[in-house]
Amino acid sequence: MPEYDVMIIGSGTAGQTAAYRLRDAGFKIGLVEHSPQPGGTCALRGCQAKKYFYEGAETVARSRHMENIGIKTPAQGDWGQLLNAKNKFTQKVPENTVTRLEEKGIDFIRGHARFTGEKSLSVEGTNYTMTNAIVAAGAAPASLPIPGMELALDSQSFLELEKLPRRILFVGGGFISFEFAHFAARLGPSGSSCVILEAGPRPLGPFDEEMVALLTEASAPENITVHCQVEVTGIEKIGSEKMRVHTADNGVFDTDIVVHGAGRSPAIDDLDLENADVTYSKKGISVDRFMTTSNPRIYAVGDCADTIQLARVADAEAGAAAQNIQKRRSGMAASATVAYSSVPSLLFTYPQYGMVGETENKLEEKAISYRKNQNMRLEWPTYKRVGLTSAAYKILVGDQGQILGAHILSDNASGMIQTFSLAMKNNISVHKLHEQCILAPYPSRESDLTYMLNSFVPGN
Ligand SMILES: Cc1cc2nc3c(=O)[nH]c(=O)nc-3n(C[C@H](O)[C@H](O)[C@H](O)COP(=O)(O)OP(=O)(O)OC[C@H]3O[C@@H](n4cnc5c(N)ncnc54)[C@H](O)[C@@H]3O)c2cc1C
Ligand SMILES: NC(=O)c1ccc[n+]([C@@H]2O[C@H](COP(=O)([O-])OP(=O)(O)OC[C@H]3O[C@@H](n4cnc5c(N)ncnc54)[C@H](O)[C@@H]3O)[C@@H](O)[C@H]2O)c1
Repeated sequence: MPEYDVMIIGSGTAGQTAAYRLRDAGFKIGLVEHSPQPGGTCALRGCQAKKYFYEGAETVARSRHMENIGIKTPAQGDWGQLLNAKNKFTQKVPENTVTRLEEKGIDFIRGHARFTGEKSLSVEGTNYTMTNAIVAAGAAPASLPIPGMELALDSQSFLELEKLPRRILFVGGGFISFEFAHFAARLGPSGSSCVILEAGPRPLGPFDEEMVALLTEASAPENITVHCQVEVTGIEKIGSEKMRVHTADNGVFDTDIVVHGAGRSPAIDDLDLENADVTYSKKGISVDRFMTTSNPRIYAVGDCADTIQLARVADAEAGAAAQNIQKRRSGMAASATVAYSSVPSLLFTYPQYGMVGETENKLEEKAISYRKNQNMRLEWPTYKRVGLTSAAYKILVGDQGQILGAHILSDNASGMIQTFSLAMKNNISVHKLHEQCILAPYPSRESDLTYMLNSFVPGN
């Protein structure tokens, strides 16, 4: 029976990160992948793939905003060209993934992995034993009990469309729907419209309510309409090219395509986790802060763990699990953890919305006292120059000057929010951050951070 120090399930970003780290530390690694296209969600059908469309959409949006303030003819997107560019990148991913793993001396095992015991698993009839295992099986679109849901495209199929139709309806008002609607508004045929149907009282639940309201408002002129507290009861095909969506309040929405944007569930149903004594819930495999499952030899990382579904979180978790396995081999206690509270989230809309830390509602719920500085309609030269009328920020600071949360609606919010994330992770107070931001390259989005912090610092 083949034997490994560590068996890893999944060749996505989490599985690969763990495999490389542990191989470098001298472990014998088997990495199992059941998809004929190894490489995982981020590269093939997630962050990296969608970024091609984001870059196009941002260029179009920016040039449209600048029409009459220096740009004569706004840019026009070409979905087909962006699709080709994306495909050129994604086509190489599966082969490159396997080649790189094998060049490192990692055994790449094709097939579906299932646990057969606490220290064993089987792949297509072959049994393997291992000292440790890392489950990095990812997530898949949540299955929704809506009649006709099989007619909806998932995010992967959306990113493979040859061309965009004029009308798109998204079920769910989260990351995917907002980002894709913003791409379609800039890259779709003229007169395009997007409808987002959200079950909850508001879209983008984990983000700040007021900031989301502003993003929703900024989306309206792009023909992106959001309806909340909607229960989708059925989807049907009308003729060969149209779809009709029914809602519980007798609403009817006609559209060209329906897209699933209603969440992704951990892909753990067919792993036979019970055989390995690994506990889990609908939210994913239960892990402690060292990424250990209920079986101390088995770790879970990335989208299949009940933590946060983001690519770099997956990598950080994989890195922590790899370090803790090394410690275990040396007879030392686990110590590597992930600093979840300073993980930034970014919506690739235009403008982008970046946040880190708490929202104002959460602070109130937790009865944590805070001071805030906010401006919900920035009219700084930065934004006048690019014709952006919907830029905003909200900074939340605790009694000791510690940053509790930051929310930025802007172009390049990604860069700005990372500054706040670093400050939070390294316990840099608002005063120190203010001092450092004064020295940021000027004038830039980053040097504007000083203005966001001024009111927290006496004498400003
Ligand atoms: C459209 C979209 C856009 C996104 N954009 C962003 C973004 O901008 N920024 C960001 O941070 N995150 C983004 N994400 C999330 C990000 O892609 C994921 O958090 C990340 O890819 C998770 O990586 P992972 O390694 O955990 O899982 P995956 O990459 O999904 O890898 C899991 C692998 O395990 C394999 N597998 C599963 N079960 C088995 C089994 N039993 N046997 C063998 N193999 C198995 C699967 O085939 C898959 O290859 C996006 C996601 C989507 C869908
Ligand atoms: N920029 C990024 O970092 C990025 C981009 C895309 C995806 N992602 C990751 O992928 C995950 C999945 O994205 P997502 O957009 O599918 O999920 P999401 O969790 O962001 O949003 C899903 C939304 O759908 C709603 N919903 C659930 N069931 C519904 C129903 N039956 N009808 C109507 N609404 C319903 C939920 O209330 C929620 O608001 C995200 O949580 C995120 O972690 C990240």
